[in-house]
Amino acid sequence: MQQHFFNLPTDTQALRQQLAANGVVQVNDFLRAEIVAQMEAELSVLPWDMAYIINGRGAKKPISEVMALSAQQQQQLFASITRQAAENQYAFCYDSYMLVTHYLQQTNPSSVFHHYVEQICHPQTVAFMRALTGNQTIVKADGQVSRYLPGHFLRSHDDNGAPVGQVRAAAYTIGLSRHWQPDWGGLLHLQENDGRIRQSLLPSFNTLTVFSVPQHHFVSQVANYCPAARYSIVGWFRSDAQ
Ligand SMILES: O=C(O)CCC(=O)C(=O)O
Ligand SMILES: [Fe+2]
Repeated sequence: MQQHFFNLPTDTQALRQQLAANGVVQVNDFLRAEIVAQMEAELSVLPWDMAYIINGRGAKKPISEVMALSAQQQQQLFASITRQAAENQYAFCYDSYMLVTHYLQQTNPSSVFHHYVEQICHPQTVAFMRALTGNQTIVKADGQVSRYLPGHFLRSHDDNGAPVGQVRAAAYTIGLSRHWQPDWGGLLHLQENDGRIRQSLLPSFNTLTVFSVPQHHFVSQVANYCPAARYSIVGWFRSDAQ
């Protein structure tokens, strides 16, 4: 069966050259219109987890549990996350829906996000990833849906910290929020090794961004006046069978 989620560019040569030269490349209108519409309809009802670093370790808390905390308890939790973010180089706080985990658990087999996992790992999609990167070892991709609300952030890192056994060939994002404004924060900043910003990218709606890893980058904190949530799919093209 053909993959039916993505508008895969057939001419990948210029895109591959851009990725090789700049460490990043973008493809507009990546998801087919009816697929991205289904995703938009499901975003608000996903069983999100709040993902964050606390006491130097990654943690996840179902959003239902966060909501069950009192306003004061929620403030205390967020205050301790941001205090540690000030002290430590690496820190983050955003909401996450782990696509492969939910796929394997069959949480919602009729969800567009369930089918996404099969479609992003489809042989035709993998062939596109290989053509785009020139990396023939890629066998699949993983992913999570992320939601950045006002105050959420992802400090600088280089994507080198894959769990044991996972091999990340390139990082990718697909923006799922319409009409994002640059002064809302939530920009993806790609950095030089010395920390200077090389390029800043809007989380543009239905744009695939592929960037080489390891490469330093961060997502700037979403402004507290931002009227929208920053939704995207983020993950890696992978070269391991895990
Ligand atoms: O959301 C983004 O634009 C980038 C996310 C990212 O860098 C990550 O999840 O490692
Ligand atoms: Fe990253």
